[in-house]
Amino acid sequence: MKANRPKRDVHPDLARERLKCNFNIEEVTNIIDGGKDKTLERKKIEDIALNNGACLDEIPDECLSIKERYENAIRKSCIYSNIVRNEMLEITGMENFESPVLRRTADAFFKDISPFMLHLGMFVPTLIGQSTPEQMAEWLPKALDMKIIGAYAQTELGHGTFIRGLETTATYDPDKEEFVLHSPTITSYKWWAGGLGKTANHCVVMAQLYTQGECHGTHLFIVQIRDLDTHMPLPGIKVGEIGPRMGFSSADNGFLGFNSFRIPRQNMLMKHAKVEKDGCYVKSAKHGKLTYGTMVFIRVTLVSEMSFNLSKAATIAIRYSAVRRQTELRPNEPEPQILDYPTQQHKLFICIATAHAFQLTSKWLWDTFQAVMADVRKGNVDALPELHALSSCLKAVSTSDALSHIEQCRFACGGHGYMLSSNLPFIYSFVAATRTYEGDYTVLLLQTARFLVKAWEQAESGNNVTPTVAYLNRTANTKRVVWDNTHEGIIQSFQAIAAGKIGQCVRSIRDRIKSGMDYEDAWLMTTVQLVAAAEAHCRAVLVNTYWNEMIRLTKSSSANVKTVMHQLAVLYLMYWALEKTGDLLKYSSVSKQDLDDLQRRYEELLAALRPNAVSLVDAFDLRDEILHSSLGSYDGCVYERLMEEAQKSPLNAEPVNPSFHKYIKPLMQGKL
Ligand SMILES: CCCCCCCCCCC/C=C/C(=O)SCCNC(=O)CCNC(=O)[C@H](O)C(C)(C)COP(=O)(O)OP(=O)(O)OC[C@H]1O[C@@H](n2cnc3c(N)ncnc32)[C@H](O)[C@@H]1OP(=O)(O)O
Ligand SMILES: Cc1cc2nc3c(=O)[nH]c(=O)nc-3n(C[C@H](O)[C@H](O)[C@H](O)COP(=O)(O)OP(=O)(O)OC[C@H]3O[C@@H](n4cnc5c(N)ncnc54)[C@H](O)[C@@H]3O)c2cc1C
Repeated sequence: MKANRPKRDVHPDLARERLKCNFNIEEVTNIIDGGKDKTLERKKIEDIALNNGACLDEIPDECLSIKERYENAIRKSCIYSNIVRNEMLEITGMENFESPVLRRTADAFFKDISPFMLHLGMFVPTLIGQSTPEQMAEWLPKALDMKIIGAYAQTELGHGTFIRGLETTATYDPDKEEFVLHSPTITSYKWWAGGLGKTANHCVVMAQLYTQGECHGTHLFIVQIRDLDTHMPLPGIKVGEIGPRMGFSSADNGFLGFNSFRIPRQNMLMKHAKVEKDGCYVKSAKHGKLTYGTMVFIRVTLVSEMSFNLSKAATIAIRYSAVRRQTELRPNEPEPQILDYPTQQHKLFICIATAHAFQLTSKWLWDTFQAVMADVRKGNVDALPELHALSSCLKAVSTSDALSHIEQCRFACGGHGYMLSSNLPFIYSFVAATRTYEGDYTVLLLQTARFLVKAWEQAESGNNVTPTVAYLNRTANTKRVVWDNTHEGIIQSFQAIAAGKIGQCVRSIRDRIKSGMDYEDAWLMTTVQLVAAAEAHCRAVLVNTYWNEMIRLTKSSSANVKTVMHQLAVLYLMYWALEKTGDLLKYSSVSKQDLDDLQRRYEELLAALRPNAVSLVDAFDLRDEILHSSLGSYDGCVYERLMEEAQKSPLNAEPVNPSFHKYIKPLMQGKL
């Protein structure tokens, strides 16, 4: 199924915008990609994956039934995995293959998500992170070669957040050297795993391990659930799809139940703990939570995933805003481009800046993750709590911010933003899920808060704390920071807000304990403040990291690139300072006059960025096939595309719908 797109001239408004650009777009693209070589390689891979047009559908996905949509997604997934396996990996080799490139090219095939995404996104990383070398040798080549297709089945109907509360059991039988997997209740059914419903023939299952009559908590098992030839569920397995959802429509999220289903002993993923033939349980991990490793890995990757989704939404909304004209400013003058309205710039320029902030922070987070994992491999787990705290809050805040900014992009496109052909509703519903999955927003911020309270107590007693909370050593015992409107001053104010909020939480907990509550209740009563404190800490980390990385990465850039990258980072600092004026008034010496000045400077910055706006989104270098948007294509031919997409509606296939004769006409004639 291929469809050809007509080649059109670039809309004159967009062409004029591009002439205004005063910086080198390619240099900015290189910074976002992580270097010139990376850009070249990405483009090469995109050409290979996308140039044969295999990704274009004649009938838009949203016009298909659930079954047709799934079948089309599988068809495209198979074409796509062949391209990945036979062509893309040829260029990079497995070791250097970058998942962001995979994500970008995958989006050209799927407006929604591939049913194979969880195989590559979670099943394979779990094999890599949780297997012994022998297990890896057995399973990984098959998984990479798509000889087996897997899912990650952890969440159950009754429990998603509270992993220790999972009910599926894996009971070791030493006589047969097998585990017996069982779902004792309806709430113990696995629920949600992507690709599990219809696609996967294997999955990783998290279950309570019982051996020698004792429960050792949750562990991971690799389980074959379908016959490799007939694809029928194996006896003892009940598996299916969970039904229509807000998004993830082609991901066949599934349910799974076990009726005393047996798997070999070797199918327990034994990197961190094992069960010997005789049933003896041996723990090798130095940290109890290493089996949660896949979740930490995905949380880390989600920050760059959010940057990517936000850059798509911003590209669509800014290109559209340059073409869309609305409302006379003065009588008899041409209607301005809506991008000329400062209110529109306020909605949209923060999206560009945030995409940069998340991208630069995600690279730093990825390096941190790699360094901590290298230490863990050497047996040093000291940095794991900080990594968990950091990845938890950055996952929570990046998904939540991306979601609200993407919704702003949709608002910025008025009525046309509500059209599925704009792609904004797809991007929104995809990102909406990220705020929940891989750890809900509130739950993850409370994990970070646990770490922060401990760090605050350490700093209070004069001990040095770990790098990401080092600001506590400076600010834990300070009342209010002196306001200073430079970038350093604003970053320090964010740190002072975080320290102030964490300190207030500690005091609330202590006061509550003094008044007779036990620690658990005192903590519970303080959780609203704890979530806010963890968010504040995350914002302090984000502004600091974004700024430092921007300075580092633009050291050898041309002057105008330095300027525009600097402007974006300052915009990000100012936007959040103005969003948090209440906190600034509480934790810094900022005055009303200072805030008025900040507001004025922010508005001037919007105006300064305005001429470069279209080129800044061009620098994201998102091909039209990846954007899938009637509003956001490079040529800006918005109205032609909207009309073209409308023609594809199945309702336009015939001039009169049969329901007219069946219902409307009898109604009109009083015969119904
Ligand atoms: C190819 C590229 C693809 C990119 C695109 C990706 C697309 C991906 C699509 C993904 C689809 C979705 C998949 C899923 O959602 S899978 C299921 C995910 N589920 C969750 O995330 C559940 C969330 N819950 C938890 O993580 C835990 O239950 C929770 C951390 C909340 C609590 O765990 P637990 O009860 O066991 O622990 P405690 O609260 O008692 O804490 C005890 C101490 O342990 C520390 N801790 C907890 N977790 C970790 C960790 N991971 N690492 C290190 N330390 C950890 C915790 O902080 C406590 O420490 P202290 O006692 O010192 O305070
Ligand atoms: C699209 C999608 C794909 C998914 N894919 C997978 C997959 O492939 N594999 C898999 O195993 N799982 C998957 N999941 C499941 C996902 O990981 C869980 O839904 C998620 O972890 C949240 O858990 P929950 O649904 O139990 O929410 P709950 O924990 O029931 O949350 C409900 C509400 O209670 C609040 N809450 C819960 N606990 C606390 C607490 N301790 N303190 C304060 N508030 C609390 C939450 O903040 C939330 O507001 C997927 C989910 C979605 C939506």
